[in-house]
Parts: sequence; structure tokens; C-alpha cells
Amino acid sequence: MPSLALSDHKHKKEDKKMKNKLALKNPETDKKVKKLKDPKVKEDENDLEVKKSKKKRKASELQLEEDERSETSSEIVQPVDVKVKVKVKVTEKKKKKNKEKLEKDDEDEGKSEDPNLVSRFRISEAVRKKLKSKGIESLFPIQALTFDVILDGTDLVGRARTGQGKTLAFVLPILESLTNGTVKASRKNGYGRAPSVLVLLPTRELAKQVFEDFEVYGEVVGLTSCCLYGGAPYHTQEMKMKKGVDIVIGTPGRIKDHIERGNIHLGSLKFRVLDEADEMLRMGFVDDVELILGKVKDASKVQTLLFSATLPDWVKGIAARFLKTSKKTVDLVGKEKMKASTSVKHIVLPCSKSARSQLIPDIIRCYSSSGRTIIFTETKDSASELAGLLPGSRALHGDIQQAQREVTLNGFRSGKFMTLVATNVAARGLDINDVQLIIQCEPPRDVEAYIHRSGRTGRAGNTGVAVMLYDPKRSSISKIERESGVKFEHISAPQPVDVAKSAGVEAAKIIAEVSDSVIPAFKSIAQELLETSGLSAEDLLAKALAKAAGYSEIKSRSLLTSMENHVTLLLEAGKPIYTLSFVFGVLKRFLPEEKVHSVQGLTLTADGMGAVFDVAEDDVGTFLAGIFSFHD
Ligand SMILES: Nc1ncnc2c1ncn2[C@@H]1O[C@H](COP(=O)(O)OP(=O)(O)OP(=O)(O)O)[C@@H](O)[C@H]1O
Repeated sequence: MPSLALSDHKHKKEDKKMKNKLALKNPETDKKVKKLKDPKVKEDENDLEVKKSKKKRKASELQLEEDERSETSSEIVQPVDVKVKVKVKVTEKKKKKNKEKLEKDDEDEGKSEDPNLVSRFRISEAVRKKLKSKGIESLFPIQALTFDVILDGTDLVGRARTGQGKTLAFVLPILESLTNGTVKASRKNGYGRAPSVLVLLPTRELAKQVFEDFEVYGEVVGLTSCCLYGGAPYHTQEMKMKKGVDIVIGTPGRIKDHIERGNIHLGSLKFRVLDEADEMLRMGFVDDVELILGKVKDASKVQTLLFSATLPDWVKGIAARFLKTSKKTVDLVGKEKMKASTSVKHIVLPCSKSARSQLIPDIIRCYSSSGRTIIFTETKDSASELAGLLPGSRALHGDIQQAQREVTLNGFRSGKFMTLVATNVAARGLDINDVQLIIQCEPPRDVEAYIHRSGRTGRAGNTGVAVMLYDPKRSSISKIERESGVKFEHISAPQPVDVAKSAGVEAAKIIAEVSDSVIPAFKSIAQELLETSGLSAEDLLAKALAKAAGYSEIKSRSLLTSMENHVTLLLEAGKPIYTLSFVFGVLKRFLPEEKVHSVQGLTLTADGMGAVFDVAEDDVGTFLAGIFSFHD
């Protein structure tokens, strides 16, 4: 970082040297980007290696046995060619059989050790098959630990980190309970039946997602579900309720409306579920939730379940009021310091508001692994504004019409576009395949929001990256860090040259895929260009690659505010500085007023002996010249 020594004349020479090194080097970025390859992945690879080598060992032992056998055999059959062939055939068949046996043994070995195998739980055959078709053969810990508790009729508070499968933790035992468990006999059947299950969730999108799980697994055991949320027409929802459903899933406001209109009767209710309870109550649904829960006349006959990745103390009060005293709590986070997802790499990066739209595309290029990205903003307006500035992205927030919200979310899920800019409406519960990167434009107001937003990646055992931007002048990350237990990795903005390199790799792949048939058409122009440009073939090709990657030039970016064409300068005072106005005063002594006002992101250094600030690249000379004249 170019530095301006304020009081120490001895450093003048070094300062002059530094003048020649104005471009900011950022060795950290390179290192960090590389480091981002999750060590866990490596561990998994190692595990795989161990397994592979075990397999290889077993295979080679078998191979040895076989080789010995076939050698002996071939001695016997050698004189007759046909027999050799037959023998070889037999050997190959055996080899195949052995290989299959080996694979099966390996599989069985792994399976029989797994205490959470689906087959070990009281899950009906039809649901088991459905789970298998979805690739689920084993329950996740929160599911395994709560299954029997719920199926046996106990109220439950369940907590596990984001993406750990809390939805199926209540879906599976509820379905079993209704079809094979204690509740089966008293459950209402037939046309016009009142629901047996009521699930309340904070957002429409989440309600729909949970509804889909109930639909998929409920269908195979003959249970029907219905999703009720605002912004959708009442009539269709009413018709469904009239026909009768077993499970109702929805947001509190719309459910309350239906209750008041007489469309839902809770007299047959066996289960009520509060998913993401803290968010529901925080969003101001507390009266609606209380009203709905209060509609259940005999609460002793209803089982109540409460799930979330975050359970602030005040939610425990609600649990105490609405769950039976015999309730159980399964808390997989508990007193552990780290409350956020452990399969996510948590990163912070200083960035001023004005630099966001320039910086975000580069963060996406460097950290999204070509997967999906969700960007969180604090307000609906900034979500719309940012989506407008980022090509190929769409906004999702509460002011967007429900139909459009659904189109947007479907488009994001199906990969029509890869970047979603959202408010907290997308923070909770949403489970979208291949979200590799979360960007939070500023630190959220509460730690729960941080935990849930960053938890949209790194789900179901996958890894992901969560980058939180902060303006050092306006916001602090220490509260989030302290309360979430996350140890953030601090990085500076990806430098344009690094971003360009990764874009170049992509461009090279694209060029390699171009058919050779284009060569004749372009060859003579290429030759002419080579002769006239005065560049080597490599340099010329590098320029072509840059253009293919969308680059005509590479701009520099400051470390402090991440602004393009700005450089961060360090002013060393050689003595403690207590206020920013002191720094401004010093700058004013050797620089014109308008230049002093143009500095960005002025901040005191951690040791209090200096200050850092950004200046336009074109002004660096003026600043350095100013400080030298000041010393002279
Ligand atoms: N036993 C399992 N085996 C494999 N995948 C599973 C299993 N259970 C759930 N999943 C998958 O894990 C993902 C995350 O599940 P889910 O959305 O229920 O997490 P969650 O704990 O509710 O997260 P959040 O706190 O963010 O709402 C989903 O894609 C789900 O299909």
C-alpha cells in the first residue's frame, strides 16, 4: 500500500521509491482465493482415497487368488485351445461376480454400520421407497433424533443448523403417525374432512416448499395437502378446503383469514407445527399465531412441534406457553459457539455502498464456482436497484406481485438465471439446488438473519461460500461475529487482474470448443494482424482471449472501498492520531481543498498511528507530491 510518512523525514527516500510502486499489489487475494477450496472437500477426497485403496487392496487380493487359480487351471487345459477359452470365460465371469460381491460387501459394510438407515425407523414401505427415489437412504441427525419422539406423541422443540433437514424431521413422523401411528384411528377421513395437521411458516415461498414435501411423501400414503398464503386468490383455496384435506400449510395471515371466514375448522387437529417460529413472531405475526393456536379448544389432544435453526430466548417463552410441559427439546446447536452453518466458508470484505455494483460481479466470478448466487439487501428498493444494475439477475421481495415472485423463484430454481437479489423474504428455509454463493450487501441487523441468509448455501452436507460486505465507516461486523460464533476470513476485493485471469480460463475453454472449420475464413486476417500489430502470436492471442472474456482494459481497484480506479494510501503519523478531523487538518495543510474532500473511506489504522483513505488513481501523484513538499 503506498504510504505517506507524515513526520518522519528519514522515510522520504523510501516514499520516493514507493512512488514507483503505485499499483496496489494484493498477494492476500491470490492466496485466499486459493485457500477457499474447502479443506473439508479435501478430507472427503482423502476419505475417498482411503476407501478406494481399501477397495483396491481387496480387489488385488481377490485378483491374486484368481490369478493363482487360473494359472493352475491353465496348466490343466493348456493343450486344448477351446478349453482355455472356456476357462477364461469362467474366470471373467467369476471376476465379475467377485467384483459385484466386493462392491456389495463394501456397500453393506457401510450400511450396516449406519444407525440412521431409513429401514431402521418405523417408516412405511411406500414412504421408504419414495425417499429412496429421492436419494435418501439414511436420516440426518435431527431427523433420527426426533423421529421416535414425535411418532410417540410428544411435543417437541427441534433445532439444528441450516440445511440439516428439519423439514423432513417433522414431515416423516407426522405422515407415519396419521397413517400407522396412534393418531390413525381418530383421524378424520372422507369428503369435507377438517385438517389433521396445520403447519405455519413465515413466508409464502417457504410455505410452498414445505407443502411440496408434504405432497410428495403424503401422496404415497393417501394424504392430501393444501397450501394457503396471501397474494393468491381465496376462491381456489376455499374449494380445496371444502373438499377436505389432511394437511394445511400456510402463512399466519391467510390462515387466520380462512379461519375467520369459516373455511378452516381446527376441531380435528392432531398436529400443529411452527416452522421458523422466531421469524414468524419477529415479522409481527405474533397476534395471528396466538389467535390461530388459541382456536384449538382442547390443546391436550394436539401435538405441537416447533422447529428453527435459531431459537432466541424470547421464543422459548412462546414454546413454554403453547407446548405441553412434557415437551422434549432436541437442540443440535445448543451452547456450541458456532451457530451458523459449519459447511459454509464465511468471508467479510470491506466495500463502500457506491462500489457494490462494480464489485459484486467480480465476487461472483471468483467465488460462485459457476453455480447460483443469492444476494441479500436490507431494503426492497435496494434489491430492485441492484438487480437492475447486475445483468442476468432478478429481484425478489415483498413488493413484487405474488405471481411474479413465483415466476422469479421458479426461474432461479430451474437455472434460467443464476443470480437472485432478495430481501429477507428469501432468507429463511428456502432450499435451492446448487446455490454456491451468498452475498450480503451489509451486515444484517440481527445475528439470526446472518445465520439464515448464509445458510442458503452449504446445505445437506454440501459446501458453499458466504461473503458479507461492510462499509468500515458505517458498519461493524463484530456483533455478528460475536453472536454467531463465526470466525470470519477477512479478504480484500478480488483484484481485477485476478478476475480477468479466471475469466480468461473460461474464454480459453470456449475458444477450444470452436470448430476448426472457422480457421480458413479467419486465417488470412489473423496473419495480417500478426504482421501489422508488432506483437508476438502469444500477446495477440492474449488480447483475443481478453476480448472473448469481455475485457478491453483492466481497471485497478482500491483495497479499502473496493472502488475502481482508486488507490488506498496509508498516512503514517509516527504518533497517535485520535480523530479523523486531525487527519483532514493535516491533509489540508499540503493539498488543495477539493482534493482533500475527494478522499474516500478515511479510517484510522488499528494501531492508531496513522490513517488510510482512498484517492482516485489520477490523484496519487498529487498526494505524494503534496506530502513531499510538506516535508521540504
Ligand atoms: N436424510 C436426508 N438425506 C439426504 N438429503 C436430505 C435428507 N433430509 C433432507 N435432505 C435434503 O437436505 C436439504 C435441506 O433440508 P431442509 O430444507 O429441510 O433443511 P433445514 O434444516 O430445514 O434448513 P433451514 O434451517 O435452512 O430451513 C433438502 O434439499 C432436503 O431434501
